[in-house]
Amino acid sequence: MSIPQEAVHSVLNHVLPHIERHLQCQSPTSTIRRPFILGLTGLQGSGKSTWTDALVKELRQSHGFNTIHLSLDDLYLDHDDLVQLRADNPSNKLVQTRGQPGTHDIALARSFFESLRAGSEILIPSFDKSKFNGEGGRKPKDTWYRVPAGTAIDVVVFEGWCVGFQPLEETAIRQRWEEGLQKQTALEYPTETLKDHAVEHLLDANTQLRGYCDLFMGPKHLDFLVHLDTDDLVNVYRWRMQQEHALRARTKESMTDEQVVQFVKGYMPAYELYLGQLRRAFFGLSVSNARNKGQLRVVLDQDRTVVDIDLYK
Ligand SMILES: Nc1ncnc2c1ncn2[C@@H]1O[C@H](COP(=O)(O)OP(=O)(O)OP(=O)(O)O)[C@@H](O)[C@H]1O
Repeated sequence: MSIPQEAVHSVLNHVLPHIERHLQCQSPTSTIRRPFILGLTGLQGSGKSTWTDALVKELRQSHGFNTIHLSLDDLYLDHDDLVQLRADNPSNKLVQTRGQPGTHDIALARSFFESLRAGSEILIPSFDKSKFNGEGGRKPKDTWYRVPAGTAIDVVVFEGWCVGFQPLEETAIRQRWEEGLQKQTALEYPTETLKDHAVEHLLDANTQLRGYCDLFMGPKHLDFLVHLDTDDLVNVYRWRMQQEHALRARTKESMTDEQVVQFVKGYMPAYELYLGQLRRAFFGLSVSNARNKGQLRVVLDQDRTVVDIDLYK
């Protein structure tokens, strides 16, 4: 499945002036330039990888930008550490599988983003979700993509499901959780799930998210953010089911609808807590040079067709 070219162009038309301005401000004589960091966030199964491929191809081929990409998924803890994390926290449902803030390797993230700034050799980590019966594990380091030291990278597309989420104050999390206790959970496609978790576990994930934002994922680190969103959160369940049904038709190995609901439900608490702020604005006025940064909300329908593109000003 590919993204229609006109949708890719519509998005890039908003991003390109920012990239050009950014690159003009970098010293032409220096081989060490800070690349433009284009964040791409989106709901589970919204098409982040597919959009990343399309954007990278267009940036390279039509605009000549030396572009690399990293997925937050490639920063997961290695398998042994994921196993240890869940063994150390048996009652915390949020860390029983990879996914939530806290299940990524902060040291690995730091070394990747530092290598971008330093102009040293860049090693792009790679995680194989199929290893260990689907629990996932890191690919051997000697298979990672390497960018030689001194290479001038123009653009990095950094994609991940919780890129763009920003931590909340503890009181806000407690309040949302308490409100959640009063809410009914829809049986088929639940979108009110906070009460399924201990508030301490939600707070732990929030603390982890704060660390991510401080280090590599917050507004000061990104230059532009594209957000793949939908007006109906139930579409996240539908998208994943479509994907699994297509997989079943091809390979006979896929999740059942019930497994899809359990899988997607694991991401719901973060959507419930953090999507509101992301939809209001990612780059707040507290960020220096916020006016040079930009945010787009790309609204998808249940077939992932783009129905709207909103530019935040
Ligand atoms: N615009 C689109 N129209 C229809 N199908 C699409 C579109 N974009 C992606 N898909 C299909 O949706 C599925 C999920 O896409 P993709 O893997 O890119 O999403 P993702 O957001 O990266 O997923 P995940 O959250 O699981 O990492 C794939 O089967 C892909 O082919």
